[in-house]
Amino acid sequence: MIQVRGLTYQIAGKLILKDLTFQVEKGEMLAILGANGAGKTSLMRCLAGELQGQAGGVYYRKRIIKSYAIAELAKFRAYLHQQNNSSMAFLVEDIVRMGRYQQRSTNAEQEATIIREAMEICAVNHLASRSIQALSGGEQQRVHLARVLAQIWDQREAILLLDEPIANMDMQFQHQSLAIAAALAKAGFTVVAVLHELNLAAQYASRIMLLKAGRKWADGSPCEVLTPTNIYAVFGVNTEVEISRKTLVPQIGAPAISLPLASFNSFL
Ligand SMILES: Nc1ncnc2c1ncn2[C@@H]1O[C@H](COP(=O)(O)OP(=O)(O)OP(=O)(O)O)[C@@H](O)[C@H]1O
Repeated sequence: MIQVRGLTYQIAGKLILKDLTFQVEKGEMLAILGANGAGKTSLMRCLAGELQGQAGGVYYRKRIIKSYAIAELAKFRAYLHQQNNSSMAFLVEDIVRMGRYQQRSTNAEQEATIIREAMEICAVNHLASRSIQALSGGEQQRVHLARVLAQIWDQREAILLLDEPIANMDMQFQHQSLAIAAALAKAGFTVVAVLHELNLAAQYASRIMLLKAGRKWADGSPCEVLTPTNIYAVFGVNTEVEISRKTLVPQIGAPAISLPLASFNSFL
């Protein structure tokens, strides 16, 4: 569904993504993990067609992404940005409806059902007539997730790109949102999500890619990728990893962190 071939992206003379090649198949949920500044958002923006690399490219259904018109792309590719602007006092329902802007049908009843279902699944239906600005950070994030789900809710083989979709959410909604993403992948969507929570990625993603300084460091199943060696190489922390006997999913223990004590001289 998505093919990335030799993608290289640089900005302001700095190489951000280096010769990335991979593909994501329909039905997969790929989690992209890496340290701050590794290039995850830049990669997502390339995957979404917002940024073009200087070499290589991104292909959807074997067609280079830049050959798609925006309206055509919006029909089957939804992208939740890392940060969503809530500087205007729109109502929650209007924000979710904005997801339908490019492809709303003339069937008003069907459109209303899509908006309602997207709000229900993200548990924001009770907030429908509230201003987005009057919501908590996690609630706002659920509203924006509902907006991108509404965009492709009537598609069967859409691409869903989620950049840190659960960063502000509480534990229940983190799990619920990733369970929705995993269920959509199982139903035929192609899902790519940038995450920082290794254990949640292990639990919900079918595949994990580690990025290190713009390069692909590891790519495979959660068990193959989330090893202490890879985690140390990418995040610089020592962890213990156990494979759960119940779920066969790797569980990453809390890392042992040593503080740079010399910097705390005035406190010690
Ligand atoms: N417009 C820009 N001009 C210069 N450098 C940029 C620009 N955009 C991004 N970068 C740099 O590119 C690198 C990768 O940024 P990116 O946002 O892709 O990282 P990330 O892996 O998503 O990080 P995080 O986990 O902190 O969100 C960073 O070092 C960042 O400072």
